[in-house]
Amino acid sequence: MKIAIASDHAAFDLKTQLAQDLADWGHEVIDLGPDSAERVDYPDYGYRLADCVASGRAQRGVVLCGSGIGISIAVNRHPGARCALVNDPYSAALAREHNDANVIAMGARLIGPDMARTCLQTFLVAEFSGGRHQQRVEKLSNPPFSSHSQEIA
Ligand SMILES: O=C(CO)[C@H](O)[C@H](O)[C@H](O)COP(=O)(O)O
Repeated sequence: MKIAIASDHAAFDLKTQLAQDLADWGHEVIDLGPDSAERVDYPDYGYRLADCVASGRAQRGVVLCGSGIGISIAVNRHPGARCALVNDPYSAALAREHNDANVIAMGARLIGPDMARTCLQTFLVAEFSGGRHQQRVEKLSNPPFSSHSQEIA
């Protein structure tokens, strides 16, 4: 599978480790940065990854920051991305089975590398269940707001 990965400075080390894990598991990895642990702004990397996945250049995405919160919000600003912030394997499975998430977010300051690896493995093997979840996921693609009313004051 083609998998894109991006982070901010707080998760640079975890990104490096998970990118290596993905390659070891036989995936093609698109590392969208950053290239060092120098301080950066997570929206820049979240937007970059969302565009990569939504355009089809990658089939799945992995985003990481200190908590996972900021970069997951950034990814979900893209209408073609469904990003789930998960820090445990059960949530990682549900993100695929119920939500058909195409991007997983994790917090490098909240979980260790072993748990992050387990969550990622679970996310990649789990499949969307469809059925009753299908129309819910479709509704996520069609929110009943105009783009104007989505602006946060
Ligand atoms: O977005 C976050 C919080 O929701 C992430 O944890 C960031 O990595 C964090 O805000 C970065 O903080 P820092 O003090 O600039 O390292």
